[in-house]
Amino acid sequence: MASSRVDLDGNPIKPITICMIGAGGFIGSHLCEKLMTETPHTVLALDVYNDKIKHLLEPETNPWHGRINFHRLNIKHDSRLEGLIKMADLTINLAAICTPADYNTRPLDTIYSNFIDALPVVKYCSENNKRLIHFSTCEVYGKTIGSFLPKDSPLRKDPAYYVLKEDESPCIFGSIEKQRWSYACAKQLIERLIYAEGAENGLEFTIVRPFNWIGPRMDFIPGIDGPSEGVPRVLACFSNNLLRKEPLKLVDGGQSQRTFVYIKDAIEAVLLMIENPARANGHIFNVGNPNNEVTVRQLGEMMVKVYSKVSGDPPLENATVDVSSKEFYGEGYDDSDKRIPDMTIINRQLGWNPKTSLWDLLESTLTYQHRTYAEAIKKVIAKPVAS
Ligand SMILES: NC(=O)c1ccc[n+]([C@@H]2O[C@H](COP(=O)([O-])OP(=O)(O)OC[C@H]3O[C@@H](n4cnc5c(N)ncnc54)[C@H](O)[C@@H]3O)[C@@H](O)[C@H]2O)c1
Ligand SMILES: O=c1ccn([C@@H]2O[C@H](COP(=O)(O)OP(=O)(O)O[C@H]3OC[C@@H](O)[C@H](O)[C@H]3O)[C@@H](O)[C@H]2O)c(=O)[nH]1
Repeated sequence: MASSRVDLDGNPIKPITICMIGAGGFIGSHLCEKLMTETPHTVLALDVYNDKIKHLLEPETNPWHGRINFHRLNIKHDSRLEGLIKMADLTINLAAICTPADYNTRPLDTIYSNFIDALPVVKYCSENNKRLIHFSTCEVYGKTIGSFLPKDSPLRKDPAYYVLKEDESPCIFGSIEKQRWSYACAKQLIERLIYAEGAENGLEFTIVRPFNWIGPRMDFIPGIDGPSEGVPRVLACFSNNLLRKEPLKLVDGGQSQRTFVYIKDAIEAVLLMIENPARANGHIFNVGNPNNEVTVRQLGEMMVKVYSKVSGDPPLENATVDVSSKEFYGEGYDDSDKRIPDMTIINRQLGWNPKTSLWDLLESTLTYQHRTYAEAIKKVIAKPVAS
């Protein structure tokens, strides 16, 4: 089975070793799962945490035992990094601070994590002639051109003013005081550096720009498997509200628009990049689902309905509440208005298309959230508060 797999050009796929940095995170855990269950490849899994991939590391009776090895290390300061990159055929860098609540409150950590800490990875790949797949973000596009048009301009309806294209769209960020953009700016600079390493030194690279990938194991539920005061990304924020039967908080009215793609669809795209280097090298790929666009308010309303279906509880009355971004995220927050990925390049190079509708992906994800967290939340809520 695994040994007879072929690439998009009909050539047999040879087993390779992948150095995956940030393998213990949301995307990393799904990618490791896919690689273990459907391919013959070996993974050197690097991260400071491994909770989300524990089920792959143990027990020793797993059929893939020996093909995934966890190395607990912080890439900021660990001399083992270069050796591990040298041992592998391909490096995938997922490590990052990537929750918006951090961008304006911990801008230095955000910039160091997304730019400075990624530098040695690029350097070691370039010096040792190793292929690199680097995870960037759709946030490098920033705001759409259309957002600067008058509210009633008919041009706002013209895709030329909002669809985001890898090789054409500009990167539009807010002023420096809007520290929200520290993340996007650091990601943009590391993209430019990788691109330049390719142009000047022949680095074989692929850059991935994920557009709001969501699914099980994303971030944490505050007070259960993450800090009580922590603010994860919107899927986990809204899941937390639903589990606790609290209203969902809509930042600045929930008018921003996003396209959400199911993690399992997106991982298919990454596997195609891994196994088709000739088609993926030198490219930047948008990976998202342009058909799943909603405002954040619509997302919240849909999650209320889906959660009621999967939990069997009636939907909350007064299910949402508006909060200002200053109250929710603090000074320096700003937002991307709209994010629709152009799919031309990934379609042409890899023939990839997302499949799962927003309703279906929310149904499977909220079923997971309910099964994983509902009991734990009940216990926390039942505990008397110490006086
Ligand atoms: N999930 C999305 O929709 C999305 C969207 C755009 C971009 N991305 C990018 O994809 C990548 C992965 O995102 P994710 O959603 O899986 O996030 P995540 O936070 O779940 O995963 C990141 C992992 O990197 C690890 N890490 C961070 N710094 C490290 C260090 N110094 N040394 C070792 N490990 C370190 C973390 O412990 C974590 O497990 C990030 O680069 C992110 O910017 C994700
Ligand atoms: O409780 C909440 C949380 C979030 N939101 C809003 O929901 C929208 C989405 O917020 P998320 O936290 O998921 O993050 P964003 O889509 O803004 O950015 C993400 O984009 C791609 C990646 O690079 C990162 O994972 C992250 O920067 C924002 O408009 C935010 O203001 C709420 O209205 N309520």
